[in-house]
Amino acid sequence: MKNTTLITNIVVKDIRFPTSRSLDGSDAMNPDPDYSAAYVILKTDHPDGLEGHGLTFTIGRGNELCVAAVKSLSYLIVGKTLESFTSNMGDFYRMVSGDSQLRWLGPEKGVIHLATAAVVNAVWDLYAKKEGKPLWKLLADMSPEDLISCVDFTYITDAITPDEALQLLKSKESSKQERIDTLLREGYPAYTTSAGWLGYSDEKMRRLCREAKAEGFDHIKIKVGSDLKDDMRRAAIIREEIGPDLRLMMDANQKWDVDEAIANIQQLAKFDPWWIEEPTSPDDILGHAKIAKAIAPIHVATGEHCQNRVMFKQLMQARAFGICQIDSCRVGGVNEILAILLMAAKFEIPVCPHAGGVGLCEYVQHLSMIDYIAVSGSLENRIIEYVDHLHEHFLDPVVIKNGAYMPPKLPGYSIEMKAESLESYRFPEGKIWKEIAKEKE
Ligand SMILES: C[C@H](O)[C@@H](O)[C@@H](O)[C@H](O)C(=O)O
Ligand SMILES: [Mg+2]
Repeated sequence: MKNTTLITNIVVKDIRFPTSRSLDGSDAMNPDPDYSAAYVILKTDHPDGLEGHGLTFTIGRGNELCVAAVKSLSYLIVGKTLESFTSNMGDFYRMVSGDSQLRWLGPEKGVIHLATAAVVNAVWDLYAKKEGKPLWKLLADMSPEDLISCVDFTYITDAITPDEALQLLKSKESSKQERIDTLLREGYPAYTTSAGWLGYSDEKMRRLCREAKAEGFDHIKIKVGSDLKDDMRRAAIIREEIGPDLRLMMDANQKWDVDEAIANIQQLAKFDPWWIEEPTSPDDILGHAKIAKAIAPIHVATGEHCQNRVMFKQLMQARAFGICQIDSCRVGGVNEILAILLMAAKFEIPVCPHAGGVGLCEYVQHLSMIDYIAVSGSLENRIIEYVDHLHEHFLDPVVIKNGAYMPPKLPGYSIEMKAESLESYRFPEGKIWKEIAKEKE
C-alpha cells in the first residue's frame, strides 16, 4: 500500500452566521458582527477519504475576499502530497507565505495572511488526522528539534535564535508527561466573554454573569469603549454580580487614542480590571508601550489584530503588553503561532489566546495546550477565552468542565463543521440566507 496522500483538490466556502441579529459578539468597534468563515476543505486520494479542514474567521462582509485569496493560494497545494509538506513544515510555511507574486499583497498581513492561515491550518488538520491524533498531541509528541523545524525564524532572530528556542524546548522536555496528565485531569483554565457583549441589556448581562459563576468561571471579560459613563455603569453592574474576588477583564476593541486610553483606564481602574485589551490601534507599538507604562499594574493585552510574528516581536521588545493574545487565524497558522509562543516564553509574557469568533475556541485550545506542555510549561496567569456561540456546528466541539477546556480527543484540529451547517449557512445561497433575504423583501 502506498503511504503518501495526494491533495487532489481544494474546496472553499463562504460561510456566514447571522449573529448580528442577537448582537452576539458585539463590541464598541464592531456593533453588528456576523461571525463568518472562509472555509477550506483539502480533498485527498486517501482510501479512507481523509480531508483536511481549516478556516479563517471574519465578521461578515468581505469574507468573499478571503475565499478568493484562498483560491489564489491553492495552486501551491493541489497536486502535492501531504508528506512533501510534513517532511519539512518550516519549508512548507515559507512556501505558502513567500510566494513571489502573492507576497506583494502582504507580506504576511491582511487578507492574504488570513487566507494563508486557513490553508496552513487545513494542512495541519490533515496531518493530525493522518497520524490519528488531536493536533495538541501530534505537537506534544514531536521532539524539540522537530518542533523547531516547523518555525520560520526569518525577521525574529534578534529576539530569539533557533538555538535559544531549542534549548528552551529541551528544558521542558523531560516533564512534558506530567503536564499532559494535569490537562487530562483538570483541563486548561478558561474565561468567558459571553456575559459582556456590548449590545446586551443590563438584565441579560446580570443573568449571564450569574450563570457563568455557577458554571465555575472565575474570570469574566466585558466590552468597554462606547461611552465612558456607560462603561462605568456596566462595569459597576458586573462587579456587583461577580463580587470583588473574581477577575474582571475589559476590552476596548481599538476605540481610543493613546492619551484618551490612559485617561479612561484611570477612571475604570476603580473596578479593578486585570487587563485592558486593545486599548488603541493594533499597529501602534509605541502607543501600547506608553499606555502599558501609565496604567501598570493593570496589564495591556493585545493580539487578535496583530498581523504577524514581527509585530508580536516588537510588542515584546518594547514591553508594550503584559498579555499576549495569539489568534489562530490572524497570523499564518500553527507554524507562525509556534514562533510567537517561543518568543513569549523567552520574554516571560503569558499567552492568553483570543477566541471570540466562530471556531476560534475549537482552534486555540490546542495552541494553549501545546504552549503549556512543551513551550512555557506554565499555567500561571494563563487562560483561554471562551465564547458560548455556534459550537453546535462542529463535529468535535469544545468541552468545558468547571470553567476549563478539556483536551480534545478526536484526531485533527477540531475545526471540521457539520455538512448540514456548511450547506445551510453558505452565503448567499444557503437556506438561512435565502430566508433572511425573503424577510427583507
Ligand atoms: C467582533 C468580535 O466579537 C470581537 O468583539 C471579539 O473577537 C473580541 O474582541 C474578543 O476579544 O473576543
Ligand atoms: Mg478582544
